[in-house]
Amino acid sequence: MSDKVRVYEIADEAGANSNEVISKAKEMGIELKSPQSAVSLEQAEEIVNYMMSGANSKKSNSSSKNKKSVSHKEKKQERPAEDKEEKQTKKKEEVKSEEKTAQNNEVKEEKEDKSSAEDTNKPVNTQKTEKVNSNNRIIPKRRGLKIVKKKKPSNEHKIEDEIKSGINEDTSNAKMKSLSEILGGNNEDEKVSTKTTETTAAKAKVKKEKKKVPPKAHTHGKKLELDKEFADSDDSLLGEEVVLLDMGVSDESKLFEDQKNNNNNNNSQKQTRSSKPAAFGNRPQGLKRKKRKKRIKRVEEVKEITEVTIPEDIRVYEFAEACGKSPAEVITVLFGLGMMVTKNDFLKQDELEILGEEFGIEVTVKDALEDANYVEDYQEEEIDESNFVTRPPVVTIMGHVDHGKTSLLDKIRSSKTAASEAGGITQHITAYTIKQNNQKITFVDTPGHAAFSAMRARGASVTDIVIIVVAADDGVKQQTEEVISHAKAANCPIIVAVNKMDKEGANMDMVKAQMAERDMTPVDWGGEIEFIPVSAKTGEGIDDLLENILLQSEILELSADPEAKAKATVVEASLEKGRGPVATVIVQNGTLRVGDNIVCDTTYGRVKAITNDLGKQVKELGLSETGRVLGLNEVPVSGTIMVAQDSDKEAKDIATTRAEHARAKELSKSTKVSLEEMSGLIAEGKIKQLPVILKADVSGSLEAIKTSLEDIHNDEVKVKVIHSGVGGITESDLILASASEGCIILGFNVRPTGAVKSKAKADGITINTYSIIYDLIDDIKDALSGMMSAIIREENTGQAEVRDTFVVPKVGTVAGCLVTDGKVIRGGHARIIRDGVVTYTGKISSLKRFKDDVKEVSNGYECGVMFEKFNDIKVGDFIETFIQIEEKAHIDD
Ligand SMILES: Nc1nc2c(ncn2[C@@H]2O[C@H](COP(=O)(O)OP(=O)(O)OP(=O)(O)O)[C@@H](O)[C@H]2O)c(=O)[nH]1
Repeated sequence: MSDKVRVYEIADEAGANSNEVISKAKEMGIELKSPQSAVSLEQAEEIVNYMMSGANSKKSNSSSKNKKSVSHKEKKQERPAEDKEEKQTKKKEEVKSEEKTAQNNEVKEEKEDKSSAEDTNKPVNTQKTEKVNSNNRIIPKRRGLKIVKKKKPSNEHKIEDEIKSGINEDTSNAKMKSLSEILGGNNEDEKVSTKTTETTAAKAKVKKEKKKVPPKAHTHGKKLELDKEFADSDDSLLGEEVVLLDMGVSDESKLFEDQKNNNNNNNSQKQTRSSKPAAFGNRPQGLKRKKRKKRIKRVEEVKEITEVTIPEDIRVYEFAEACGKSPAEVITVLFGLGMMVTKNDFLKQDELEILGEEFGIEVTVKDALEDANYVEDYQEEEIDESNFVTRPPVVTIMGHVDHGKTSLLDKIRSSKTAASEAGGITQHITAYTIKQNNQKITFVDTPGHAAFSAMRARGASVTDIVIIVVAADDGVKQQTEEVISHAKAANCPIIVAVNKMDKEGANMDMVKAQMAERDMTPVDWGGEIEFIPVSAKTGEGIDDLLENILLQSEILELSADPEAKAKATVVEASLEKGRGPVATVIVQNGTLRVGDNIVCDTTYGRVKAITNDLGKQVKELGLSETGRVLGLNEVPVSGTIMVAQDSDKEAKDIATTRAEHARAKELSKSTKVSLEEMSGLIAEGKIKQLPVILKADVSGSLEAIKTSLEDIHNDEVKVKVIHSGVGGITESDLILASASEGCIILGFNVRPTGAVKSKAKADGITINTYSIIYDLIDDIKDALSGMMSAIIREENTGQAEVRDTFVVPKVGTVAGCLVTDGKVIRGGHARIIRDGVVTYTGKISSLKRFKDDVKEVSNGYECGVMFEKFNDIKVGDFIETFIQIEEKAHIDD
């Protein structure tokens, strides 16, 4: 027996201390001196058994050999004979050991109680059954493998010898018996101990096996059948099954990845090493991936951007992003050029150009409406001059208020419309067509010259000829001058209709002269402008006017293609109850028919019905004709162009795109405006605003009023239209008004209903309604004027010359004066003028005539004057007294 087990190891195995082991061993007849003392493996086993079960294996063994239940004494007598037989099959060492144990047991027997003796009498057939104690209980956890851990190669041979020598009756399984089995312990113990033992040769074996059998992903605690491998192996020490450690799914997969990445897979040691970090987390691999990603990103960053296509409205940070720069870089470049921007600011065209040059990037500004420029597309496609025919002129009448525009339009219409057709003549109509000498003329009534220009600003140059009405008795007025500018800007031929010629005070020459002063020289005075004397009252000169219009039209050679798809201009639009959005249009090219798919900027639809200027339903509108069109989905803005499309989808797509763009623009504008306003407020000190909500019956009037209102401003006050719309005044308008302080609601040709009126009263919201634009404008001007600071005016009262000065001790200098102009007063302000220069302005503290205090001294009288806190008065100075008068400021001042 070369393999020795030390006492402390036995103690460890038995879960006791070394002293207990020594004493138990002593009981068994084995003399042990210290924890370092060693015994044979078998003895160690017996001691452990004895300690744990109280049974002496020596006795059990002997009883098993007898294979019958006999008394101890009998057993003792029979033993020598049995020993002889057994010697042939057992090793010498074991026999010796058994004999020793038997002797020990005999000594012990006398001390042991009866029950103990009975227990040992139970038959035990195999060595395996030694694991069962006298009470048939499974021996609690045994850690036999700990001893195996200490196994030396010689021990293995010893075991093999044991197996070969046939100690185990089950010879077929002999090779597969584990060391534990041989030493004692059940299968359960083996499994448990196999799991918990990690540093033995057996573990190395397991790892070796791991490599041989490629593990599959997601196998937890997989059992590997090792019988086959171990059957032929000399190292079959682990029993029948080995339970792999459950390393978790991720760990396993990590292990496999590592294995894949490991070029030297055949090296089991390396594999074991590599499995460790993988088993303890994903970090190494995760980092690797991150690094790789970063590298790719860097490559992208390095990629130089040489050209960008950007939308029209782009903020600093958006531009920076598009160019692969940081907002700070963009801001720095602009700052270097004296342009202060923040990252949220929109970049202007010139700023974009500068930045493009600076960064060496070609900047292309993309037109967001590229695919929805339906007007441009129409012009490119639909113009076919071969189909051109002469078209009627479109005439706009403008002039100063009350000079007779409406009267003239009405007169022309009534006189040139057949009585039978005049059914709808009384209704307000924005545009109509008349016939003069069988030639058509279309007249447009714009709500004012502002609206005319607003329409033009939107690209609607619907007017061919402008007629400026000037009342012969009133001459050129402020608005006449404005009209002249607008008409000239429109670059269309102008005809001056000198109206009210029937009136007594009518003076044609005066009008001509005033107009000539404004670069509107009459033809008969050598200029180019035709002056036609007319009377809207009597109808005088109307024919002459119409003839002139036709003449001008001829010169203009107006022509268009009646066969083309329709293109028309909206001159007015409104929402009508039961009819929906209604647009008054003038056809500029082609023919507009019922059923046409139409697009009108952000609105679209299908023409449901057309009513002409006489209120009659018609199927179509020809060149320069005017009518009211039903079928749009929303109320269009006046001045927008309506174009017929091939399909409803096309119309819808264009309108939707344009609506989205308009919304986006509005949003960007609102940010922009608020920023500008902010800086404006800072620059201007504190500007006062009059917030208004504007509602009108038709879009034409709405636009005109809005433009006019926004024009009223000065450095101190301005109007802010927070909302405008076509339609009546509603409760939502009140909500909006109450949300902004001091807001008033303005209605033009619309009135609030009773409920809205009373709610407005309750909420303290002012609603002003008008039917004349100028009244509205004047009211707003007054309101704004009220918001303006009062004007302080100085009014001189008189002047006195200083003739002498007297110094009164402790009082000051008294100036002896002679009043030379007006009255010198006390209590007001006074200034001292020396050599024509104001040297002091202050207050007079005392004004005396001789010794009496007086309030004022008139021209020609002498007086004594003293100033508050000023004594440096000299002979020859002039004293001027004045009062300050506060005057209400007016916006027009
Ligand atoms: N005697 C005379 N009166 C006229 C003539 N034309 C217009 N009037 C009167 O002048 C006043 C104003 O006429 P309107 O046609 O309303 O003038 P307007 O330029 O259209 O005025 P607004 O629409 O407010 O800009 C009315 O009382 C008309 O009766 C005319 O030729 N002769």
